[in-house]
Formats: sequence, C-alpha cells, structure tokens
Amino acid sequence: MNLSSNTFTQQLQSVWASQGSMLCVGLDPDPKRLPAVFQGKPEGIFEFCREVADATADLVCSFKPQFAYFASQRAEAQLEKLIRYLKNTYPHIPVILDSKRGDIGSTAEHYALEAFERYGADAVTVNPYMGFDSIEPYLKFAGKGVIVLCRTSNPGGSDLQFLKVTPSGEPLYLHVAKLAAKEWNTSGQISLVVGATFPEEIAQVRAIVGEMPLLIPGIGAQGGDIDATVSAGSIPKKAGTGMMINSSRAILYASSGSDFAEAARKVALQTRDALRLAADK
Ligand SMILES: O=C(O)c1cc(=O)[nH]c(=O)n1[C@@H]1O[C@H](COP(=O)(O)O)[C@@H](O)[C@H]1O
Repeated sequence: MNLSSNTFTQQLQSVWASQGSMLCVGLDPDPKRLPAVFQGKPEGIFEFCREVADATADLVCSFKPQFAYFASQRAEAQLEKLIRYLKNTYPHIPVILDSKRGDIGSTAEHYALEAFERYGADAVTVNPYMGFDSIEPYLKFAGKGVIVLCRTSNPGGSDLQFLKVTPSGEPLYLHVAKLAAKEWNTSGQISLVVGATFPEEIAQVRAIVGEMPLLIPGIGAQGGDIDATVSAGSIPKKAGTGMMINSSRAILYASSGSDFAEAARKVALQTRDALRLAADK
C-alpha cells in the first residue's frame, strides 16, 4: 500500500466520515441545458459548475467533472479554473477527472500528466482495454486515484464486458476486477467503475475486490435503484463507506430557471439522504 499522506484513498476515507455522504456530484455542463443566464457568457460553464458545487459541497464525497463537456466547447481553461477553484475552496473533497483515457504507455504518460499536473485532479477514470502498461503511467503519480472501468452503466456495456474470457467462463468485467484487485493494485491507488444500473454485478465485483473504493454512476437520470446499489456495494460493518455514487444530470438540471442552484441542492440533499438511509438498512 502507498503510505504517503493524503492519498486519494485517504481523502475518501476522511470525507466519507466527515461529510457522512457517498454522493458524487457529476459536473457535466451541457451547453443546451445551461440556465439562460449562462448561455453565451464567456465563463458561463465555469460559473454554472461553480454555483452548483457551492450549493452542494456540504453534501458530497467527491466532484466529478466530465472532460468531454468542456473540451467540446473549447472550455479546457474553464475546466482548469474549476478544478483549481474546487481544490482551493474545498480541499477536503476529492476531485475526479472523468476522461476515460486508454492508450499505449508513452502516450498514457501524457494523459497522466494532463490529469494530475495540468488539471490537478485527485483521480482520473481510465479504460483498461489496452492492458496494464496503459494503466501503469498513472500509478507513477503516488497517491493519485486511478479509477478503472469495469462494468459500465450503459446498456452496450454488456456487448464486451459480459463476454466469457477464461476457460472457466468468467466474464470480462470480473476478469478486470480480479486483475485490478489482485495484480495491478500494488500501490493501493486503484478503484473500479461499476454501474448502478447493474446491482447484481456490483455485488459480484465487491466480493472480489474487498474494500476497494467503487465509483458507481447510474442513479438519477439513468434510473439505477439506490437501495439495490448501496446494498450490493456495501462493505460489511463499514456502512457509509466504499462508494462514490455519482449523479450528474438529475442534480445539474433539476431546474433550468434562475433557481437552478437551489433546485440542485434540493435533489442532492434528497439523494444523499436516500443513500444514507439505504446504508443504514
Ligand atoms: O466513468 C464514469 O463516470 C461513467 C461510467 C459509466 O459506466 N457510466 C457513466 O454514466 N459514467 C459517467 O457518469 C455520468 C453519469 O451522468 P448522469 O447519467 O447524468 O447521472 C456521466 O458523466 C458519464 O460519463
């Protein structure tokens, strides 16, 4: 295990305890859905995300800005500014850059520099399809979190992730979970993505990975069931820990009016409380 202080995993342990929340608010600023006041404004994307973050910061265990929403709008500078703002204002809340990168080692080195040095994220999502040498460059950044796609929340995830890949008939997503937990995670930096839309698979993954943190998108707009998700992903005797359960659109676009921040807070509060209730069952 990595013993350097304030690692992503340690940040998570502290924030689960101090905030009493497993909610991750996803920052996916869709230009078509931004409230009118931000449309066409030079730093409208940054300002929208900042206001939602300020309205929900006491309710979350992490924030997860999604890279594509910024890059498609030529708003990488606003993403940099947003992560800097979040880290300065809420240093106890880990920021996950969701960019789902995956490439050969020499290129992955630059994706890792992008995530951890340019953007200053605490963790990044990565695609394991190209194997360990495509993940290794991220692990060289001691203490940073590397969140590997395992069983994704989308329906098409089954196309490949369910293929049986071992003589014993193990599906690919469980093979990824095993590799990640038993071979790749020598420094304790790895977490896995499993979708809230597939609670049975969350339980299978949890059984393999022990106490490894899970990023679980798919509640809210994708319809994942909160009770089933929390029950499947819980760590025995450690209720309220082990999961970053993401909701983006249901919180960000709870209202398209001038009350968007208040409405986002209301949905975030309901979601955090539903997650807490489920954990206490
Ligand atoms: O890695 C992710 O965050 C991710 C993995 C996955 O399997 N499914 C998934 O929806 N996501 C991301 O989680 C967010 C879900 O957004 P909502 O469906 O609006 O809550 C989006 O930013 C997705 O890109």
